[in-house]
Amino acid sequence: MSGKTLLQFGLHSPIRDERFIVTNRQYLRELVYDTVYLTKVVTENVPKLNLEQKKVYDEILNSIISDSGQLYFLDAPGGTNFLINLLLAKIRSEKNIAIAVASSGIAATLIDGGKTAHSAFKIPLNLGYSESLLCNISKQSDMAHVLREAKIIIWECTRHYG
Ligand SMILES: Nc1ncnc2c1ncn2[C@@H]1O[C@H](COP(=O)(O)OP(=O)(O)OP(=O)(O)O)[C@@H](O)[C@H]1O
Repeated sequence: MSGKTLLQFGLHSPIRDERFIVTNRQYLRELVYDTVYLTKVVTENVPKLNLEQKKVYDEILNSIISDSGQLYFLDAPGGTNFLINLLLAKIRSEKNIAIAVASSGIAATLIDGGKTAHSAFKIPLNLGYSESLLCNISKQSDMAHVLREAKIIIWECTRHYG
């Protein structure tokens, strides 16, 4: 009104957080999954988990529910990616953010919705020469918001044989 702000009339300004909810494309991209399909994937595949996989699956989901901020290192041949993809499906089926990254592009194709860690976290490419080894993500950026909202970050480190 008259080019003046609400505050100048002694009124409170509305609190708008739509910048992140509506225009944060990185945030929206992480929530674009078909939850009906993912729920079906979870329902069909959880019963297939073997005892060890189920133990890890439950442990990680419980740590997410209790918000205990745990770090897990999974190293078992034959079944890790199956388990990881099921965890991703479970979290995304509940409209939560699960970030999946890998050290290489090839490894990123093994996990659903996977990206390279360099691209997701804006890790400097010239690590050997760079004076600052910090990721290029500012606190106020869209990606920082996505990271804060994420329930889990999975980093696939494929082993190289030979
Ligand atoms: N509980 C399960 N029920 C049905 N199929 C499974 C189960 N666990 C693993 N698989 C299948 O076994 C194969 C190997 O599993 P996966 O790719 O997860 O192994 P990995 O440990 O990630 O890989 P690698 O064998 O290279 O270490 C895949 O085809 C996967 O679908």
